[in-house]
This record gives sequence, structure tokens and C-alpha cells, in this order.
Amino acid sequence: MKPVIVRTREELAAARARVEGTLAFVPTMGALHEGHLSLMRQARRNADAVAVSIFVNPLQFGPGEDFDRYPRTFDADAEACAREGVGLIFAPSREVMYPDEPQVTLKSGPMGEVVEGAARPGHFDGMLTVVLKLLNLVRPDVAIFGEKDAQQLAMIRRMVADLNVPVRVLGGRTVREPDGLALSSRNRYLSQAERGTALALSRALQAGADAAAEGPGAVLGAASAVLDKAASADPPLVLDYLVLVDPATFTPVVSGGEAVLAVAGRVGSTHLIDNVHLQLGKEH
Ligand SMILES: Nc1ncnc2c1ncn2[C@@H]1O[C@H](COP(=O)(O)OP(=O)(O)OP(=O)(O)O)[C@@H](O)[C@H]1O
Ligand SMILES: CC(C)(CO)[C@@H](O)C(=O)[O-]
Ligand code: BAL
Repeated sequence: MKPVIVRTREELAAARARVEGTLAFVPTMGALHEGHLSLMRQARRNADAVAVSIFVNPLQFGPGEDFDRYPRTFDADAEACAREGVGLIFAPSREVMYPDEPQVTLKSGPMGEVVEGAARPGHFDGMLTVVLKLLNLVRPDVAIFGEKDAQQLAMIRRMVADLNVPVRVLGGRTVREPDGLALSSRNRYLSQAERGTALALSRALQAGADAAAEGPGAVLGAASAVLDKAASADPPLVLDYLVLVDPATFTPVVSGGEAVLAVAGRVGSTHLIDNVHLQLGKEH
């Protein structure tokens, strides 16, 4: 069955009114890959119907970031959604989402200013603003976001709790290439050589995970060793951050327990992120 494709708020409202039963929602920026498709499958398991949005949100891109060149592949995306049993695609224009210069926007607070928020100032304010607008428009029972963007997922959970947004948020596990590279729409920017260097991100996380039982110092040491090598590769990896943080608050973790090891870096002009969940042992 072909999904219904809607582009305006009026069309969306009419299509939403026709949805029977519960609705799961997967917001995306398009250029769909297996990671997105796995979220759609999770959506189908958790509701009667599935809606996907495709919108490259200008508010969450900083000056000099890749808003203009972000891949836009709508026809292929719509076909992929059809294959996954998505019933509704909301693909608004910029004018539909932002008819006027927005005056009231969300502030992501201290948690939005650390880690990825420090590397991309203002990013989480723009991301939360559009996610809340999309949730208000689509009114799903469940919304699903990938764990690859772990801080984004944590911030959305926090927004939903702090602002009493009536939706259940689920995280979807990170889908990887066979060699470990996390799938990302931005992988399309990478040359073969850049992709080789980018592999250091997932390898560093794996090295860190292998040292989890020995505690935080060992985890960061093992991951850093891999990243240091990649810093002198050709082309080099320019590290933005490597941190061990609490999965819910993104504050630093210094002793044993649950943690996220998160990494980000640039290869050429491409900013890539990845992370892994760990159960940390205590330092001896
Ligand atoms: N490899 C992946 N596995 C699972 N979910 C993913 C993966 N990559 C992205 N997602 C999730 O898909 C949703 C839409 O993300 P988005 O459209 O920005 O794709 P993306 O691949 O993360 O793109 P980019 O890395 O260029 O920002 C988000 O919830 C994101 O966390
Ligand atoms: C959640 C989202 C669709 C909001 O623009 C975006 O940040 C993304 O694709 O992860
Ligand atoms: N994947 C998160 C959205 C962004 O990078 O802007």
C-alpha cells in the first residue's frame, strides 16, 4: 500500500483524522537508510499505524554547517517508506513549518550546551523546537528516535517530561555497517579514504567497551589510543570530543555504573557522531 503523502498542515490534519487506532511517529531529515528503516519497523511493532516526517530543519543547523548540501532524496525515501508499511508521510516545506520568522522557540538549557551542544551551539534549541512542533502537528501515541543521536534522544525525553508532552518516547538501537561504521545520512559525503579514517570512531568505542570492566580511566584510555592514531591518518580525524557521560543527563561519569561513551569528529568537512552504552566497573 502506498503511503499518503501530505505537505501542508491542513492535509496532515485531514489524514491524521483518518488514522484508525494508535499512531507511531518517526521524524527524519530524509536521505533514508537502514537505520531509519529499523525505526519504522519498531514503529510498526508498537502501534497500528506509522507516520514519518521528512524535513531538513534549518533551525538546527549553524552558520557554515551543511544545511544547503544536506542530501534530499524524496522519491527514493517515499519508496522506502512504502516498502516498510508507512501509512503517512509528512513532507512540509520550510514555509509550512515556519510561515513567519519564529519569535518563540525552545531553549534546551544546560544539557543542550554540553558535548554535541558545545560542538554545535544552538543545535539542540532548533532540534527541540521542530520536534515539539512536529509532535503537536502529528499527535502520535509513540515517537521513535535513534540511539545513534544519544544526546538528542535524552534531550527529547527531558523535554517530554519537563513540558508534559503527551507522547511515549522510544529509542531504537544503532544500525551499523558490517565493519562497525554507524549508518548516517552524512556518510554519503565521505570519499573512500575518508570513510577509512571515519571507521576509527566505532573502533574507538569498541576498544572503550572492551575495557568497561576496568572503569572509566581505562575506557577513555583505550578509546583515545585509537583516536590518536586516526588523528595522524591521511586524511586525519579531527576529534571534537570523547566523553563518558550519564545517559539521561549527559553529565560526566567518573565512577562505575551505566554510562554512554560518546565520540564526534570531523573527517574532511563531515561531522560524524557515534556512541555506545556501557556498564562500567569500578576503578581499582
Ligand atoms: N544508524 C542509525 N541507527 C538507528 N537510528 C538512526 C541511525 N542513524 C540515524 N538514526 C535516527 O534516525 C532519525 C532521523 O535521523 P536523521 O534523518 O538525522 O539521520 P542521520 O543518519 O542521523 O543523519 P545525519 O547523521 O546526517 O544527521 C533520528 O532519530 C536518528 O537518531
Ligand atoms: C529529530 C529530527 C528529525 C529533528 O529535525 C532530526 O534531528 C534528526 O533527523 O535526528
Ligand atoms: N541527526 C541529528 C540531526 C542533525 O545532525 O542535525
